[in-house]
Amino acid sequence: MAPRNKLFLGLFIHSTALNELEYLHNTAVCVDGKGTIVAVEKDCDEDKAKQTVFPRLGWVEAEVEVVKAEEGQFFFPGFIDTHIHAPQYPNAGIFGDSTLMDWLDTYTFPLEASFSDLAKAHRIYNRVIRKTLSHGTTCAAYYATIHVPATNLLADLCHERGQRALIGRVCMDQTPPAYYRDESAEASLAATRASIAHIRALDPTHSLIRPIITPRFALSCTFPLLQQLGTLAAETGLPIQTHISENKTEITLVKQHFPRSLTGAADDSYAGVYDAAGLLTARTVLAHAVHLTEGEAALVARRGAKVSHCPCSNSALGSGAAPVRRLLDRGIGCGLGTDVSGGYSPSVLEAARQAVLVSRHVVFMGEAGGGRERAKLSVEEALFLATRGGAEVVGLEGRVGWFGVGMEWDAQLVGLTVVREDGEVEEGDGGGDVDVFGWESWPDRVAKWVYNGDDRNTKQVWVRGRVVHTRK
Ligand SMILES: O=c1[nH]c(=O)c2nc[nH]c2[nH]1
Ligand SMILES: [Zn+2]
Repeated sequence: MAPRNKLFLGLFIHSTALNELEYLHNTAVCVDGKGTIVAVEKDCDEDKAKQTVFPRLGWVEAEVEVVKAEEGQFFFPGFIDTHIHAPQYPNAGIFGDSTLMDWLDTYTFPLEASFSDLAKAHRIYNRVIRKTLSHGTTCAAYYATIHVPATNLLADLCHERGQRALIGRVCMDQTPPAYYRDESAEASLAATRASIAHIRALDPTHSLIRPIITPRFALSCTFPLLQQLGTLAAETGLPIQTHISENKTEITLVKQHFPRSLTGAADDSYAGVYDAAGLLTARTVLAHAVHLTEGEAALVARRGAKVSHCPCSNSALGSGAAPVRRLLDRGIGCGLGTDVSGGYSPSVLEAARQAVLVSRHVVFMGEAGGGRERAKLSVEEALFLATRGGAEVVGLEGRVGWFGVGMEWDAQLVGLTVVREDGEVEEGDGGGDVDVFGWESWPDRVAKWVYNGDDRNTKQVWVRGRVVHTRK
């Protein structure tokens, strides 16, 4: 059956600027069969849409599916997870008191190495996609493992289930550890090319899935491999994802492993290593950036590289608190990452909540004035990072992240619990911790959602107009 045109009615909330949410009440959004928004009509109910908008679009009423946001519900752009390790999902919540380097050795590398088993990969990847969709993640920048078959399978499953994704085969050609790495820089490059070829064949126009070049982090790659991946990125125009300045020990080791005499960089900074290898580009997603120096932040800004802020992971692994305001003030595009399983939760809403809370721990005497208070992120800003900011980070700013004509319908229907006069709630409410009594403003309700919401509030999810999750 051909995909149908859809009419969405009710309240739409989206970001119009970093610190600004727009509330479009009584609005109609028309989405064509390809999943593109073709009309946004304010002050419009179903009758008016049928009488005035459908004729303009050449739509036949009987062929249009109507979806309404009921009382306590609103449409919100789908979340964009700019940094998540799909194979690490079984370890979500398991990290003990480890920090980055021993966490990798103890928990992460053994699990990732086991993805040579394709049946295991199928089971876990299927679950990750289902789980993230159920939390409203319509787009994810995934790290897979070093294995080409399992990486390709992740791409296949995202495509089949309809989740927008960037899929990266993880490149790592030097210890640690000996049992889980590419045999050589050449082997790493060849395997990466094979995975890119598979994804290109799967989705030639990148309508949903695209490859992303993924040097794990500086320490897991030889400098020749970093350089070859930089060259590959320049040749192909593909995006790049990697980690940077997450943990102080890691930074010290990077300085030791990549002296200026090796890289030819102007200094021995972490960002300088990537820059010397041609990996710091406007299409680069840098996860963490917790401890960047001022000079590094300026370099990242000059190159137009973006940052994935992963507050859950930074707290769990004790990495530190990223100074997001400082990055934003420099004009660096930022989004949110769950960083499962350094991060304990697959929910971008949880990442938004933690971004707000962690910002309150950031001691930052702002260069632009205002002192420490400026470090605080608002609920509105965290939601911008979770949607529009994330879209910019993964290079999809012209396609998703907010509701406008020409944008694609990647969206979630959020439902809050409406408490009746008698203190009860309607049968079939679906539960959840966000109780609304009726006197709250809509900004209050959104704040309640950010602080207390979870997947019980995610009623339905669409990617490119296709339903990809319905809460039972
Ligand atoms: O949060 C992280 N997760 C990882 O898997 C990883 N590998 C290197 N550095 C890393 N940081
Ligand atoms: Zn990570």
